Amino acid sequence: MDEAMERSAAAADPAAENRIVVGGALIHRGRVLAARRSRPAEVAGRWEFPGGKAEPGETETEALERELMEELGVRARALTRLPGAWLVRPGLELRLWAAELLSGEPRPLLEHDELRWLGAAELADVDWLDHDREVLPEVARLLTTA
Ligand SMILES: Nc1nc2c([nH]c(=O)n2[C@H]2C[C@H](O)[C@@H](COP(=O)(O)OP(=O)(O)OP(=O)(O)O)O2)c(=O)[nH]1
Repeated sequence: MDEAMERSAAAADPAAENRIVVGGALIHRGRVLAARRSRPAEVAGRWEFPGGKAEPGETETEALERELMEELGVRARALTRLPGAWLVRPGLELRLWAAELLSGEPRPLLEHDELRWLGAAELADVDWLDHDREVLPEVARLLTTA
């Protein structure tokens, strides 16, 4: 589906009440970026795929690419949606995507206090948020087949 169709499909769906938060498994040279949250307290110290809430009218890919620029200072391109969707709290649904780094060196500008590039064999080395942990087998597959 192209982006215009994606936008109008979302607008036409009366069940689309949830706000979407998009996280990106940012892949570069066979490794994926893990980011440690510095806030809020409930998730501080846990590792995630950086991202954030889609603004009204924004597609998931637009939201992800904007958030990766804001949070990490990099240009990235969303590639493919990873399987799964999770209700983080009522009205907020998490979706995860694979993305590729186009330019820039990620820096923890806003919500994170540490970043790490992990290879497929290192994915279990950090304390991921529970939902993110569920997509690690798929991320490992992407890293080893890329
Ligand atoms: N960004 C992101 N959030 C995640 C992931 N996994 C996970 O459970 N969450 C949870 C943590 C937060 O409670 C919730 C909302 O994400 P967020 O904290 O990035 O969104 P936000 O409120 O900062 O959004 P914003 O207003 O700054 O745009 O989703 C993930 O991989 N990435």
